[in-house]
Amino acid sequence: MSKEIKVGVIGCGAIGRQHIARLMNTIPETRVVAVADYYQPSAQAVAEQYGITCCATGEELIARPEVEAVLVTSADPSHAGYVLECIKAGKFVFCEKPLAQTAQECEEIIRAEVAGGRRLVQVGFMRRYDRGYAAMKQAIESGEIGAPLMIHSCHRNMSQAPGFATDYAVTRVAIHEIDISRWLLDDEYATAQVLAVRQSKNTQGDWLNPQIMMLTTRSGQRIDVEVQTDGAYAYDIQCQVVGEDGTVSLPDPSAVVKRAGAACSFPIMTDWSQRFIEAYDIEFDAWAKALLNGAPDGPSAWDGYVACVTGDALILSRQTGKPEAIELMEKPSIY
Ligand SMILES: NC(=O)c1ccc[n+]([C@@H]2O[C@H](COP(=O)([O-])OP(=O)(O)OC[C@H]3O[C@@H](n4cnc5c(N)ncnc54)[C@H](O)[C@@H]3O)[C@@H](O)[C@H]2O)c1
Ligand SMILES: O[C@H]1[C@H](O)[C@@H](O)[C@H](O)[C@@H](O)[C@H]1O
Repeated sequence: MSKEIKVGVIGCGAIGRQHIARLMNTIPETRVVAVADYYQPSAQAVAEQYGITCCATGEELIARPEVEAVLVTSADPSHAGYVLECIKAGKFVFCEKPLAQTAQECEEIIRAEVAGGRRLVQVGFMRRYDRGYAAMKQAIESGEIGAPLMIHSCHRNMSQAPGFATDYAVTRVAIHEIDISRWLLDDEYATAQVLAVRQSKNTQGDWLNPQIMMLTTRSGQRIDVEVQTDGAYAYDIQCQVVGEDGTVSLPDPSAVVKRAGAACSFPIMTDWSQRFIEAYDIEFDAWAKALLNGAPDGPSAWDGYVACVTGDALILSRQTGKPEAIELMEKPSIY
């Protein structure tokens, strides 16, 4: 690995372009050297902007000898295939969430990574790098709030990209709460259930909105997640951990507090890219430093797998109307 990690990026859409700018301008240890996108004009535009290589396919990008690490920011269904290809080529790969579409695909990725004997994969669960969540975890681990009993959380969005569907409330949206809650509680899930709730008139398409998702952990804690996929008043992420001696709550990002017209207010952000901008910077800074030390140490293929198993159980529960058990394979020792 060179001192400046040469990264190839597959997927030059919304987050791909933001991460490319981040890897080029904000993270000193990384440089993007090649891009690919199955919509060629998108990749070409980015390649021209930065004067870098435009590859015809993701596979070609992975195979290029100068590419030392790959960032996958293409559409969800393509993630697993590219990650497997990177493992086959022995290259580090950072994959935006979700790691795969199904738990079976994640198992295949885990088997391939374990066969190589070392970690290559990191999954883009960036909330673990958000200063607010990190401070909550510290407070929980200090023991100050006693044993955590439950989490109340909500994930409210103003809009979603065209083609949205009910299941995506789990696989694209609540997947962040699935990951961050087990990280905060340091426990695995036992059951998952989706509860029906009165539907919002602001829903912008033919899908269920809102949904309430319930999870239990092996030690009996309960997590409730209110998911508004669209039509909410802002992009608002909330999380409160209730312990036996106290609570900790996710702070809002800092903003000027205005007192005027007999009211006190502060603005709330409207989309994920602004709300978690600092978390993404910290996430990639940590990723680059870890690679230079030999291996990624952030969210792993195991974490991507648990998120998919949990997501599958939530989606099944919406059909069966009852809590579904979450059963995991044995955790390999490299995780
Ligand atoms: N961590 C986060 O908070 C976060 C935020 C946004 C998006 N994401 C994830 O990032 C990914 C991209 O999201 P986005 O909002 O940028 O979507 P997008 O639609 O704006 O961009 C996706 C890009 O990938 C390209 N693409 C699709 N399939 C491809 C394939 N098989 N091979 C190569 N290129 C392909 C598309 O042409 C498009 O340019 C998604 O998986 C999404 O879940 C994560
Ligand atoms: O892909 C995005 C992203 O994962 C955001 O973090 C989430 O809040 C959005 O709902 C989702 O569409």
